[in-house]
This record gives sequence, C-alpha cells and structure tokens, in this order.
Amino acid sequence: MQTEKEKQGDTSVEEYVALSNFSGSSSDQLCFNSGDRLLVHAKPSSEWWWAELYGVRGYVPASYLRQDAAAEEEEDNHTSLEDQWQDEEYFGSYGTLRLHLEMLSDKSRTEAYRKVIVSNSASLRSKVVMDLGCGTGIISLFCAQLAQPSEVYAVEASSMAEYTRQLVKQNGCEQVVTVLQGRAEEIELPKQVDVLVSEWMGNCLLFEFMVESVLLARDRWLKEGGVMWPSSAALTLVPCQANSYYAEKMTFWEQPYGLDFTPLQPLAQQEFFTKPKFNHVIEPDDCLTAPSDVLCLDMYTLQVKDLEEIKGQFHFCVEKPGVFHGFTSWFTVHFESLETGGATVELNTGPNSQPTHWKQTLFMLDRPVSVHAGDSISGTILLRRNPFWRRHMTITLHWSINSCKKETDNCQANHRLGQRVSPCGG
Ligand SMILES: N=C(N)NC/C=C/[C@H]1O[C@@H](n2cnc3c(N)ncnc32)[C@H](O)[C@@H]1O
Repeated sequence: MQTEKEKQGDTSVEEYVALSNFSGSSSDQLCFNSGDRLLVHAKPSSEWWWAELYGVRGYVPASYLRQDAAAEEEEDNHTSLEDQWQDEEYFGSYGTLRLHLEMLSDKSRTEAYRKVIVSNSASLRSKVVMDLGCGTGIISLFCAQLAQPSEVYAVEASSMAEYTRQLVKQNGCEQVVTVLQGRAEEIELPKQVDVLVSEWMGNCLLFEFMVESVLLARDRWLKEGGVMWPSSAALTLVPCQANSYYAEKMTFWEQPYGLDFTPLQPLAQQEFFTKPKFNHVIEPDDCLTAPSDVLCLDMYTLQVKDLEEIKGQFHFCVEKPGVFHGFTSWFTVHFESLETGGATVELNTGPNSQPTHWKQTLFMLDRPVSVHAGDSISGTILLRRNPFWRRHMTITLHWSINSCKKETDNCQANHRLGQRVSPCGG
C-alpha cells in the first residue's frame, strides 16, 4: 500500500498527527483538529512548519504535532494523561520538605495569605473553606487559628498529606480542619464551599498549570456567590537592562585570561539567552520604562480552555537612555474582601515589593539594543500551553522599537523588529 509520501512522490513530505486542536491566529496559519493527519512539506523553524491538510497549505505549530510513526508508537505504549502531567515527578517533589521549606520561608508570600485570613476573620465565621494544594496546611491552620470557619477541607495530592494530618492534630485544629489526600479534581468533598483558597502561582504565573485544578475545583465545589482567593492575577512585563547577566554570560568570552574566546559567543547566546532566566532579581533602576500588566486573569470567569493560548499587548515608552537587554516579568495577585467594599490584599512579586521565592523572570534578547528617551517598544506576548506536556508552555514575544533620533533635524522612525520564543518548562 502506497504511503502518503510515495503518493506525493515528494520525498521531503512527512506525515504527522495533530495532538490537539489549533485555530490559527493569522491567514497564513492552518487550522486543524486533534487526530488530523497533516503532510509537513518544510520546517523553516523549530517552532513553525509548512504543512498541508485537505489540499490547503499553511503554517502549523510544530509542538502540536507528533511524527506519525511516533504517534502510532505512542498509541501502542499509550502515554497516559498522568504522564503528560508528569504527576509522579511533580507530586513526588512535593512529598519532600525542600519545596515546602522554600515556600514557608517566603515571608512575603506566607504573610500575604495570613493577612487575608486576619483581615477577613469576622466574615469567615461559620464559613466552609477549601484549601487546594494545602502542602503542610499552613493556610488551613491560619484559618483555624485566626478565624472561626465551620469547616476547612485541606486537599493535598502528595504524600505530605499524612504529615499535614499530624500538624493539624499537633496544633489542636482537628475539629475544624479535615485533610483529604488526592487530586483536587478527583476527590469528593463532604459539601460545597464558601471560599476556595489556593497558592497555585508558578513561574511566569502559570507554569505548572496548577491553576487548571483550581478552575475545575471552582466549577465543581464553589457555591454560587462563593469567593476565590486569589480573586484575580496579572502578569507584568517591563523592558530592562541586564548588564551584569550580559557581562557574566557574553562579555566574559571577549578576553578570559587575555585570550580571545569570542567564537564561543554564538554558543553562549544559544545556551544562555534562548531560555527564560527564572531566578532573576531585577533592580528597579534596570527598568527602562514603566512596567505594564500584559495579562489579567479573573479567577471567576477564567475557563480551562482559555489557558491554551493567552495573548497580551504592550506599548512601552523609554524614559531614559540605556541598553535594552531583554524583558523582565513578574506577577501580582489580589484577594478581594469577603465584605463588600472591604480592603483588598495584594501579593506583588515585582522589584518594588518585598522579595519572594519566585523572584522575577528575565527573557534576554539575542543581542542588546541601545535605546533613547522617547523611543517606544511595542508588541505582543503569547503564552501557548504545550498540548502534550500539560504543565509546560511556550512564551513568544514579538516587539518593534520605534526610535526617533533627532540627529538629522527630522524625525526618521527606524523600525527594529524582534522575537523571542521561550520554552517555559523543565
Ligand atoms: N507553585 C506554587 N506556587 N505552588 C505549588 C503548590 C503545590 C502544592 O499543592 C499540591 N497540589 C498541586 N496540584 C494539586 C492538585 N491538583 N490536587 C491536590 N494537590 C495539589 C502539591 O502537591 C503541593 O503540595
């Protein structure tokens, strides 16, 4: 039987299977559905391929496709959904103390949740609370100690749950707090809840995609009119300088020990500047413009399907001359008051707030660009969830710099374009 390749008589054509639906966002992109068999004619980049479906050709995202043979292979030793969520590794990592110690040692984060409980203690009286992904149970213990809810369901999927039960007992909270071990989207709660509280935010806000579990639990267990904590979340971006990082990873090769190692600089760019730097600490002075919230999530209306692709736009006005090395991002979440008109609590992980264990995330440009006051940097950010590895995403930044140099007495805007595609995952 002739394969598609033989039929096409075109040796370079390969057949791939679509893993997920894709609705293109521009006329040169091909729309397809999960299971469609596409003919890939060219792979101009690692991100976008030129493919054909039912005789129509267009660009398709490579991460949505599996090589046909591999797809059959996968069919045979079927990759389970748990594997696509990497549950064993993920919940295994939360079964040890390392990450819980890091989160508990983060005063800014933990105090923010305590402040939410304290400032809503009166309204929490007789309420039913779900603490999703409770870890050691710190938020549930705050609720039981600092307020008088009638029930707190502390849900934890990892093996930490058995210790959390001991901590609840050790602190005399077993009358109020019930620890339930299991994935929040699978366990049964005794009743609906008035408040769903969770500390789900990952790097770049969404990495780990624990937020999906929060949304599923909201739809299943939150009473009509119930409260989500956090209530909203925003991802913030700012064009920035990163002189020390640039010096450390790039300038270094110019003259190590008096030798010229510059032929290694293209390697350094590929190895150090094509992936996000998660543990970056940006100084306020490194910001070239005012920061801007590029994505805003409303935890009451956000749907799981919205998480596949989230788009934002930005337009930054450069305030001072400097070197544009890249973009830095961080997030802020807000906790609305249980009382109408009550004070909102904010947890801001940016450079002008108390440091947190998330720090900030730096996306380096391939090469730095000098900018001047009055220039503008505008473009788009696209968070695209990986259709296969469900805790991962790719962040794509497109930008253009419009600079208006008055050197020749007239304003010639010169247009410099850029793109950074960053895989955000393990
Ligand atoms: N990354 C940040 N900020 N926090 C990570 C916080 C993760 C904690 O929540 C638990 N967890 C995560 N997802 C679920 C789920 N669907 N059901 C039950 N427990 C879950 C993990 O085992 C950690 O203990």
